[in-house]
Amino acid sequence: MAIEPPVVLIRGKDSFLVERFEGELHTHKGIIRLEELRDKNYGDEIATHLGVKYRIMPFKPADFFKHFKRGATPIMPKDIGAIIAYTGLSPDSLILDAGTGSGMLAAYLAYFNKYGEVITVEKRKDFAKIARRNFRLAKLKNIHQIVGDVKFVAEGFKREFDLIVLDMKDDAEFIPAAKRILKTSGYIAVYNPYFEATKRVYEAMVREGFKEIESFEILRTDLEFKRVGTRPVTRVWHTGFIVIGRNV
Ligand SMILES: C[S@@+](CC[C@H](N)C(=O)[O-])C[C@H]1O[C@@H](n2cnc3c(N)ncnc32)[C@H](O)[C@@H]1O
Repeated sequence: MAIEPPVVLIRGKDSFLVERFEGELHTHKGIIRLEELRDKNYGDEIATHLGVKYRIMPFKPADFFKHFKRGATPIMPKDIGAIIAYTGLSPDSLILDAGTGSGMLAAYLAYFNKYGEVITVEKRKDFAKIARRNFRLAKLKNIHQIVGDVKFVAEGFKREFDLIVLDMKDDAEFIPAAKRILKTSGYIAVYNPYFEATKRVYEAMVREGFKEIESFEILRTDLEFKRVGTRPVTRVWHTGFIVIGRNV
């Protein structure tokens, strides 16, 4: 089967995103003429002018985090995984995501929500533009982007969302509005890097009558395997806290 862009070229831990099969890609192991990709298949190799080979792979969701352009700091896959698992996301959901940032969370949610839709709201035009580019790269068609402040945008929404995810400032203030537009049995998941803000979100959820509220952090430990032994190499453990509540 003929391949089409985007693809990733992988060698060991190195990987390069190729968005067009034209021009040259300069790697630290030599130059790749990208026109050559037109005659290749997935799984084939392509060589630099120094003879170093890279394997050609399709661009998959696991590549989003490495290759999406970044504006605002994106949420990490470990935290996205927890949000998906603990809210029991089903693939025909209507999801509200605020703020969009780089679009990382929105993209993963859209990918696992194949028959549903993600409405993502971002107040900064420049970040929304970066996210739009990322959604195009990932060929995700079930994301609807709105540029604006979610506090005002949400006034136009009805009670219809299966899931609301918040990764933005003033998240606690938005909890009452979120409750109003969340379906019965719908979930809210809030991501925040700070203890104080997370506590405010938790308390706001209690006040609004959310049930089964859980607040936690997911820690990832990367391992380094060496001849002398194996040890953790993660330098920064903390990313953010997640608070999840159910509209019962
Ligand atoms: C940390 S980033 C979100 C990252 C995003 N979850 C991702 O995975 O790429 C926070 C974003 O929220 C946006 N934001 C903050 N307050 C907002 C509001 N009231 N309405 C819409 N967007 C808002 C910021 O401009 C910023 O882009």
